[in-house]
Amino acid sequence: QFYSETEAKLFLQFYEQTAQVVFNQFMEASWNYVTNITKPNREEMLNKEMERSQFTLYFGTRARLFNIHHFQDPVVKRMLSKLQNIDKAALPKDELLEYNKLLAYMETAYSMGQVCMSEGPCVTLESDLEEIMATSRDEKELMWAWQGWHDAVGRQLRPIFGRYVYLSNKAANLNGYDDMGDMWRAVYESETLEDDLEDLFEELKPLYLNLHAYVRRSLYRHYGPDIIDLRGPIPAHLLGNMWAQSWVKILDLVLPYPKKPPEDITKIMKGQHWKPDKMFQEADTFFTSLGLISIPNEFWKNSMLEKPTDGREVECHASAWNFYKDNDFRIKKCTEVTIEDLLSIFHQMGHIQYFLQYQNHSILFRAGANPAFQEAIGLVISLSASSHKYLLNRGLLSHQHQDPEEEINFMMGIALEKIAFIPFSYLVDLFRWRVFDGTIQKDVYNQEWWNLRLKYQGLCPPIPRSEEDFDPGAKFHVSANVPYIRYFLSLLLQFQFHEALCKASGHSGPLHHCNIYNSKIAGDILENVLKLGSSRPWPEVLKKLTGKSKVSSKALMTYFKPLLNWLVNENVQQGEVLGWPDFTCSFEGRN
Ligand SMILES: O=C(CCC(O)(O)[C@H](Cc1ccccc1)NC(=O)c1ccccc1)N[C@@H](Cc1ccccc1)C(=O)O
Ligand SMILES: [Zn+2]
Repeated sequence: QFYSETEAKLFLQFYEQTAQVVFNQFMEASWNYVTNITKPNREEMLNKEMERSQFTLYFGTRARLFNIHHFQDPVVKRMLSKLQNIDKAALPKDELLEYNKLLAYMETAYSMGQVCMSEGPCVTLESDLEEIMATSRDEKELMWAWQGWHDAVGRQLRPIFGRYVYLSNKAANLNGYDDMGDMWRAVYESETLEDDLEDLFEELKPLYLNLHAYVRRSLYRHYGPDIIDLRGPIPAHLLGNMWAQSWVKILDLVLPYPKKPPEDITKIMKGQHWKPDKMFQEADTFFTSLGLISIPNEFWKNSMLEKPTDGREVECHASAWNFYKDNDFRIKKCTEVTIEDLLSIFHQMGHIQYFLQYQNHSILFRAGANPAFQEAIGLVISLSASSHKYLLNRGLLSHQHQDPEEEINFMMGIALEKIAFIPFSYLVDLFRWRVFDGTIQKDVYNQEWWNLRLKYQGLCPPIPRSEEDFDPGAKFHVSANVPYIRYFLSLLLQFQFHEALCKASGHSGPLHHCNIYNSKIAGDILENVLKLGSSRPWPEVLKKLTGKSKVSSKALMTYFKPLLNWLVNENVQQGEVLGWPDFTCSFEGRN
């Protein structure tokens, strides 16, 4: 029987009231688990997950009874269509329980992952192994850390990932999607998403290839011809990061003008006795300087801002939490006092600011305009926070480094974070979409992963890999079933937002000099976007902010134009080959 629009509105009100309670209980149980990984907490989390799924199933099946095509009110239509996707709750109960146990197992395998020395202590990812990957310049030590982590975690996921794919796809089918990749992509409400992404990647490729060639030359100078082939891919363990997704930690090896090294801000922070609390205060101050909402007191009481020292096992990968209950918003992060962590805190606080801004919306609209918007907010602020103007003003630099050579050094630092990230943030879901749609079968997961790592990032594994390994599983988001394309899109959006907010706040001069700190105009524009949550289609929200409704690489290219000119000139002078025509991964030079 057809239900009227009026009945739909009553139905949605009933959903509102009950959803807050169910969601809150689920979030509490999840939080208790990831901040204290024990068997009882895991059981409780699984129970609350089942309850939430029953709730979603109840409302989702009823929402499907409404024929929304006849409805007038666009808000009611949008709410009901969101309710109709019930994700994994569509699975039969026994398979849902199996799926939830699989997900918990994969995420916990990652969070508890560690590498043990032949005799003596074991080391964890955050922050022992990440510290080695960032600071060691000894190729053998880097290989030990890289292989240790990838073997320890990836190999645990290998035997069950196929089952995870099967159940994911079954859930997607039960929601009317071809496969889980199809369901993940649907959130962007665009038929041309995949083509648009490929076009954007092609536009950015020259920038990446020039950075790749330049960095390869620097690594060649340090590690020599046995390890680096100037016409080939770069071994993945030499780039300062476990996944080679950010190369900022090898800035010292690649600095364009080594006679003008940038100040070590981590050293300055430690010298000024910065503590994690102060780092979070710093980020909060930035948001309030824009006229945005300050984090509530509950945040300080309820968050986990440092890795516990009481022996508790925790999931260290940072995340922001909405408890759907009176101002209860938290961040879980194993904070270290470093400039990287300060910028990462801006990222997490961007999530919190979105929660704060849309908290009075219907629960169905308490999300980013799309997942990339959620990721981009904090990044936009951290672009300003990385500027010399801001750092000088906050006492984190002793003087403005503005001569042309220092400028290039500065932009290189930003490029090692942002440009290096382009291909990685693109390929992670390229891989998973193909796993979900069956293009990549489970007997070739690992070699297909490395085919993509070669094709898009120009990387090789440091040692030969086999199908006993499952290297994509060594990345948090793959083990935690978190989509990744949001980060590729947020990379572009952050520069579009930055350019628009800088313009609105009256900034003139190069985009990389802009710092929107204290700009109420910029804050006002941001507030109007964040308050909308996911209540309006994201192209409309993007147009409100930037005047354009499409994701574009233009602003990013503008920001890095001076550096690209320098890189092209440098690479031409060195006679670099762009790309990796010697495409085989050579492992000789290894005894
Ligand atoms: O994973 C993160 C940061 C964690 C997060 O804030 O994106 C977190 C990921 C997560 C963790 C557990 C469950 C789901 C997602 N996302 C959030 O905390 C979050 C996301 C959306 C809404 C609310 C909170 N960054 C990515 C990409 C990145 C971002 C920025 C700079 C560098 C790298 C990475 O490290 O590879
Ligand atoms: Zn995030």
